Amino acid sequence: MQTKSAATHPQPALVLASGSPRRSELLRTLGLTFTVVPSQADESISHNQPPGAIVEALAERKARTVVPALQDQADAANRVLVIGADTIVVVDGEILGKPADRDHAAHMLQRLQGRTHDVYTGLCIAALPAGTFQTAHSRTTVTMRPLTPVQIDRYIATGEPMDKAGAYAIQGFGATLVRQIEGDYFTVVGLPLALLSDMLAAHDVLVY
Ligand SMILES: Cc1cn([C@H]2C[C@H](O)[C@@H](COP(=O)(O)OP(=O)(O)OP(=O)(O)O)O2)c(=O)[nH]c1=O
Repeated sequence: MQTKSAATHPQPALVLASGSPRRSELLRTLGLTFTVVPSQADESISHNQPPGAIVEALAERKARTVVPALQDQADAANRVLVIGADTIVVVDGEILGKPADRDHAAHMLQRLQGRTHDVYTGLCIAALPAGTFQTAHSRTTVTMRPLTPVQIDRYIATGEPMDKAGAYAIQGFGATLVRQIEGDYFTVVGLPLALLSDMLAAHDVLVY
């Protein structure tokens, strides 16, 4: 399937600057053609910014790391849009990224169980050859069921938490941990599709 464009302009090539299989799968659900160039960006953060600003900065950093490899291929007739994304979990002002190990995952899930937290996903679209960077973010509020230490251990034993912000995956076994969500589900999985489609539309890429 081809990228759809509103006008007579040549269609921009889409590049997803992410190694996350979830993000690829979600972008595929929009029926768009794209290539994947995983970003090697440093994901360290300064905690003294609001969470929305943090995820936008990280999404932009991810997009920026793949831009140099693509810059030479882009010109007015061959536009390229690079998509970067980043997801964090925030509970009581504390930022939870991906757990370093199983103990860290257990600590995160202990913090999250029985209460409400926010999931923030930032998006960045880098447009080439223009060299512009547009960022935005989306927030979804998730309430987790109370969990016993045994339930947490059993969930961690599935292996699912290890590469997920906040040490759970709402799209997997982690669905059983969640009592309620308020906001966009896809923000939690790591790629807010409604926000992304708006950002792509601003570059003449229409999903349908
Ligand atoms: C809370 C939650 C997070 N996640 C995932 C989304 C992200 O992939 C991951 C957070 O890590 P990120 O650093 O946002 O992304 P990543 O390292 O997986 O991929 P890349 O940097 O290459 O784009 O957590 C889920 O899949 N389900 C969930 O329910």
